[in-house]
Amino acid sequence: MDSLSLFCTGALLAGGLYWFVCVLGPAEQKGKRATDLSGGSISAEKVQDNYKQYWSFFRRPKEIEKAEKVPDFVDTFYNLVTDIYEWGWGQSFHFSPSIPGKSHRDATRLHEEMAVDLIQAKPGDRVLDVGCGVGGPMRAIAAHSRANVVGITINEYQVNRARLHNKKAGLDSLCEVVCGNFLSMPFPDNSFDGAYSIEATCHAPKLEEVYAEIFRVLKPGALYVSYEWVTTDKYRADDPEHVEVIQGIERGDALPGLRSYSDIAETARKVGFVVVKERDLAKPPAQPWWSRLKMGRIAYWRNHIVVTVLAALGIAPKGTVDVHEMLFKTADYLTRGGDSGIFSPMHMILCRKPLDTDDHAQT
Ligand SMILES: C=C(CC[C@@H](C)[C@H]1CC[C@H]2C3=CC[C@H]4[C@H](C)[C@@H](O)CC[C@]4(C)[C@H]3CC[C@]12C)C(C)C
Ligand SMILES: C[S@@+](CC[C@H](N)C(=O)[O-])C[C@H]1O[C@@H](n2cnc3c(N)ncnc32)[C@H](O)[C@@H]1O
Repeated sequence: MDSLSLFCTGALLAGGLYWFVCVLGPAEQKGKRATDLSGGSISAEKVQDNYKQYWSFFRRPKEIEKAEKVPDFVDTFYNLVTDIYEWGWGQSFHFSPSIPGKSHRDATRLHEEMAVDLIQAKPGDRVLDVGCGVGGPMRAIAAHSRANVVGITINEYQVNRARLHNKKAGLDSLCEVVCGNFLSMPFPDNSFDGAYSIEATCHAPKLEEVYAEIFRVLKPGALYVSYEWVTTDKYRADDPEHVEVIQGIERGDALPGLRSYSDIAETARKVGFVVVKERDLAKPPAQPWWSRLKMGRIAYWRNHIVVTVLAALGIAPKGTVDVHEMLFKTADYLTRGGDSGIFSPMHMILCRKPLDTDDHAQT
């Protein structure tokens, strides 16, 4: 081969590799490149150990019952997955029903805007985002409502990512991000005009604790909406396939135990909320939320190759391959949960903090 053909072949290979990793690799809403994948706040050489530690939590189920350990375990999980989520999904870490003729990005935004419309947030209101991730929903909600949104997440790496994105989007004057535990929030009583949580309270070992905290920080009369992860009325605890799917979802998503749909309103009432509305947004006529996961299968294989090559080259931390494989399997459990109808990630509940003790009209 002469030197010109050698040069052309080399250039083609380098260009192809760049295209495979950097162009095909990033998510629909670019935020992370494959070459920037990290273990969040965990140093690269400790990613694999932390992944093993994450799994050992499930091997010793007794530990899951030790509720005080859950926030640390969730924090580790988000150090491991945040970059992969951003790279392969976008800045909003949740599902939404598919909308024919609309992109995933638009469907995601509409699902987020519905939350803030339900709590009737007005410009200038102070609204709480419970478990805010890297702030995809927060930015959509602030831009849509012009309310001031304060987000809280247990994961420091997400706080930094969210602040960076807020600044880039020119929304940092409306969006604030705090690192903290939603089971004991650093906010005074009666200090928010509204609150929402999108697929986040499922990480609380006891739903009652996080609902009670949200109730405490809301002003009397304020509304709170949540999109909850639940097992539906189709779930049968004596069906081994149902159990396998639900346990698969719990293990791949750092959940201390999925709740039944029937527990949600009961818990909200227990802490003092008036339940205004409750509906599973996954039910027909909504189009499947899991179709995006199903359609992504080819991209996951490509991502797997990209991650394996980057880890072998020492560009991505070694444990990234294991984390990616775990997510790959989780996508399958989630799809099976959606297809069989035994699981929903969007059981919506809208609640109001009563104005006084006589204000207890329930629906
Ligand atoms: C609310 C939670 C997270 C929900 C979703 C945002 C994530 C659940 C499963 C994740 C993914 C699965 C497969 C990954 C794929 C193998 C990879 O190549 C690219 C990223 C994935 C698509 C990833 C993206 C985010 C999820 C869909 C839980 C944690 C409470
Ligand atoms: C699946 S993500 C959803 C993020 C965001 N709502 C979104 O839709 O993009 C769940 C979020 O809940 C946060 N979280 C879980 N447990 C928490 C806790 N005890 N305190 C604060 N945040 C927590 C995680 O850090 C993460 O940001």
